[in-house]
Amino acid sequence: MTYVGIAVAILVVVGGVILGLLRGRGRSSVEDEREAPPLPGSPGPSDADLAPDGAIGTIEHPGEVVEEEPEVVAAPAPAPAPTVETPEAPAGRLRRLRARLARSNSALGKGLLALLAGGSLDDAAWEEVEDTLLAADLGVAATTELVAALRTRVAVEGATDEAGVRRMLREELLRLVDPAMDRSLADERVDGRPACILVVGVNGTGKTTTVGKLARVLVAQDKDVVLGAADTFRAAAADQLETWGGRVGVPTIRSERDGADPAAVAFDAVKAAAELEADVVIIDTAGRLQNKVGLMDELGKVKRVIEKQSPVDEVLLVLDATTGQNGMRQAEVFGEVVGITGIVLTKLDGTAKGGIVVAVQRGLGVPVKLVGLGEGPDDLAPFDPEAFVDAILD
Ligand SMILES: Nc1nc2c(ncn2[C@@H]2O[C@H](COP(=O)(O)OP(=O)(O)OP(=O)(O)O)[C@@H](O)[C@H]2O)c(=O)[nH]1
Repeated sequence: MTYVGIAVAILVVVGGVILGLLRGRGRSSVEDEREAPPLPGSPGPSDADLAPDGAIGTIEHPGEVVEEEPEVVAAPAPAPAPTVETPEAPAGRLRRLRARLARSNSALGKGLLALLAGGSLDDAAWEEVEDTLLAADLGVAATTELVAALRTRVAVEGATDEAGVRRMLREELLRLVDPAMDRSLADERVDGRPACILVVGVNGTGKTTTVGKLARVLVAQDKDVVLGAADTFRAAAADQLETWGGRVGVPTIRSERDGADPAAVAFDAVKAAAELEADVVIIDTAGRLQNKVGLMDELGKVKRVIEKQSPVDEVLLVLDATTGQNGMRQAEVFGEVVGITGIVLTKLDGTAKGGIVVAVQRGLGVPVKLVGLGEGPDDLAPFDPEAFVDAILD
């Protein structure tokens, strides 16, 4: 009995020890798996190990039937890439916009054609031709010249049919608009540095808009452009310019402070353009009244400060065509201060004063290089004398 008792006790003790050992082994292996840090370079959990929410997946036990489809969680949508617009190629823009010119200048074009093709032209008829040209802001000198040329031709060639009159008028108008003027823009790197374009004009003529549209014209020609927001007078001008630039992926150099020194901003823009190896930098300036001497002095300073590091290759004067001949005095004052090399005539879509192209070129001896024909982003066109004359005779 005693032996049997001892044997049972030994069996119980040995069995307990074995069971304890087995349990201990199992626990430590699970803990090892959970706690062991991954070795450097060792593969992390594969995608298959990841539950849809990214947590480590649960272990399936063999034999268990999993019926539920794992929940599919949509991958987060990628952040939208900033869209950079592709502007319309500048060549041919004037042809696209000719209807706008034709509409606003029908008195000049159709009116003249009707008068001239109307048969015998007496003095009263010629006076009417003259009035039509003056109303279209052609200016007194150009009007007198054109009427004299037409009178001579009608006398020599005789009254012709409408096609003949149109041809005669086209030739004479084209002569006045002067196709021989150099209308190219300084938009190519010069001597290993970016070309520099300064844009000036009184407020409201459309300077900032023109700088934005011009950036698009140049981007469409594969140029690298930098904009300088030196209009620090009008708080929103720099934002406006930055928006224009951003649409076509062009950087804008600006000051965060209203009323900052415009010359300093212009200087920084030219410097940044050089560092970025841009093709061209375009500087917008504040609209200013030509009779405010201090403000004109400041514009002169902007130009001088730029010239400390780069010549200014082009000074574009923006003129509002709807102000007609009144813009001429402004133009002269700007010319004296900064020396204009080209004119941008804006808002030609909203005026019957298309003759201002001729008046302004003659008055200043500087070519019209670009014309604004609407508020759309690509409604700025390189000026093409033939397309212009054809449009107003449409
Ligand atoms: N219809 C028409 N509107 C134009 C044209 N060009 C500019 N504008 C409009 O003219 C207004 C004035 O343009 P801005 O570019 O702000 O004028 P700004 O000369 O920079 O004015 P400041 O910054 O105050 O000096 C805007 O409403 C433009 O959309 C054009 O060719 N046709």
